[in-house]
Amino acid sequence: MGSLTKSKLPIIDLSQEKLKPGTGSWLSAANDVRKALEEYGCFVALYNEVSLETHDAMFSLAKDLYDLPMESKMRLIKFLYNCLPSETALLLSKKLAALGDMVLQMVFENYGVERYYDTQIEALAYLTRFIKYRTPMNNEYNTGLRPHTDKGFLTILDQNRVKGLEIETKDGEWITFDPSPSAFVVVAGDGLMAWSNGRIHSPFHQVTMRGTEDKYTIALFSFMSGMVETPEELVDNQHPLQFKPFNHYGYLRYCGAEGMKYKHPIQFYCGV
Ligand SMILES: O=C(O)CCC(=O)C(=O)O
Ligand SMILES: [Fe+2]
Repeated sequence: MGSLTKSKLPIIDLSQEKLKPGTGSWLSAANDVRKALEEYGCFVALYNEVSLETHDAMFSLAKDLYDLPMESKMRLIKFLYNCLPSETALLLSKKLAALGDMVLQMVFENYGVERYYDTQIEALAYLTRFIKYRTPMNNEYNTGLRPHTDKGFLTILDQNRVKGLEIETKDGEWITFDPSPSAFVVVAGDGLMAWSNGRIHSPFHQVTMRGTEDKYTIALFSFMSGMVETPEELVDNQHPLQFKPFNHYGYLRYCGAEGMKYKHPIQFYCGV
């Protein structure tokens, strides 16, 4: 496994007021997005649509939820499921989903396959999750997350100020992400990689807990309800089809079972 590096992830400003589809700044950002996803499989999006208040309120909600005693936590979770999550959670999820939609619109347009965008975006399901990583106790090594690729389409990560997320480059180096509010990490999953006929990279990433502060993440995952299919425009003699059309939820089920054995389960599930 490679070493940690001081390299940085690409940073792309997607703050809304400047960006309108068809304008020069949109086209140039779309090009940067596509290049970053092809080269790194991820990038840091600067996105000021999520206010600092919403960001802070969401992390204090996440912390409150995790800090409750187990019995009240279970009751509260039941309450949240029954009554829709708090307004803050809903607002943040909507803003992050809008960011995800915009990134995908840029990708589809940049590959010249925008005619598929509307139907694909309608079939896209988003799921928001709070994640807490404890600081390791004396005899623990790492309470983070082991290296993995995301199995969904696109993931957007919002983090408190605690470092820990590391992303592997194609050369096997691990880049650490230094979180800040209004900087969101956009990560391509296996679904998007397969859709793009292997052009987009689905990077290995992990969470390593080193310091003395707990880390909280709000993750927005997305999945295609139905089939993931490479557009015919992305297949030619130079780029033969790499993945057969597959059912995305079927792939998730496979990854939770037999696919766990493999480093790249997508190859075994639907590789040509
Ligand atoms: O918490 C993080 O920074 C990463 C989370 C992640 O990669 C995942 O849940 O798939
Ligand atoms: Fe992940």
